[in-house]
Amino acid sequence: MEYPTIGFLGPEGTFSEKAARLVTKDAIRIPEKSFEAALKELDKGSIDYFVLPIENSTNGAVVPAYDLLRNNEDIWIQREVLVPAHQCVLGRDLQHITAVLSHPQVFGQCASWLRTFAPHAELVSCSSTSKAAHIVSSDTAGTSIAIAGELCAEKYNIKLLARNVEDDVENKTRFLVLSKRNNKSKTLIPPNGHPQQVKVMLRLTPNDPSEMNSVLTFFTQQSVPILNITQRPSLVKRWNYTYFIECMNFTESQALELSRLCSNTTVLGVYRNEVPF
Ligand SMILES: O=C(O)C(=O)C[C@]1(C(=O)O)C=C[C@@H](O)C=C1
Repeated sequence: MEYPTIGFLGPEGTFSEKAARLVTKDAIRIPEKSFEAALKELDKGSIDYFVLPIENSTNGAVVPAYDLLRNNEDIWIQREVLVPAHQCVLGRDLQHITAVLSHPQVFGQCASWLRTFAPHAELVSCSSTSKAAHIVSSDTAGTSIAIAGELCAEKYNIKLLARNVEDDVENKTRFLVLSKRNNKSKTLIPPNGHPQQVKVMLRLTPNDPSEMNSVLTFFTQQSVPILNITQRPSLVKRWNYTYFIECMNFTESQALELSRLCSNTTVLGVYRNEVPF
């Protein structure tokens, strides 16, 4: 039996790797830095799926991930994966911190610890938590620390100075497992997922603000639960937006009706809900 191959971005030891290995232990590392480069691998067919961090429970939306969903017509969301993001402090010591390195998403997850233990340190954004650990592991001055997952201590031979520095002990990052649009046949979840558990991600780019009023009225009239709405500039024209709506129990016929209210409506995926209400 041919097993689907799943790719994750960046160096070893990231939370993206953790997410991919929750789906299959044989996940493939894509050494690239950009989501677009990873999608090229999906397009070439060297991977069947790619895990994309979309939202953190403390720090909110991963904006570059939504920009990827905005600009691509050939992707399908197969499922979502929730990964506990327990953040650790790695480095030489906590006495002389001048710089804190991590993925930008992490600073918002550890705001309280940073205010207390590194209030004057420079926050340095890296392409991943593992990259941050790799850089700090060669800091001979010992004045920088990295915030990353525990695995990075061993992977990059760096001292673990503190565990669970995230503000919320239940801190989690939600990942989407993307495939090419025509790859729906390899759906990772049973298509007959129980209706209460099935989530739908919609992408809408209204031509006129009044279209969004009609869309929201439609959701109310149809009693469709909206879980979240994220907006990004549409790049079609200034001050025009693309909206991403995640909702539950949304049917094909409702999607058809919605596209009559807003012509730029696309279903980006139908997947089992993994977020506890
Ligand atoms: O840098 C990593 O470890 C990643 O997997 C990326 C990422 C992110 O993009 O949000 C994923 C989970 C964590 O919230 C921190 C960073």
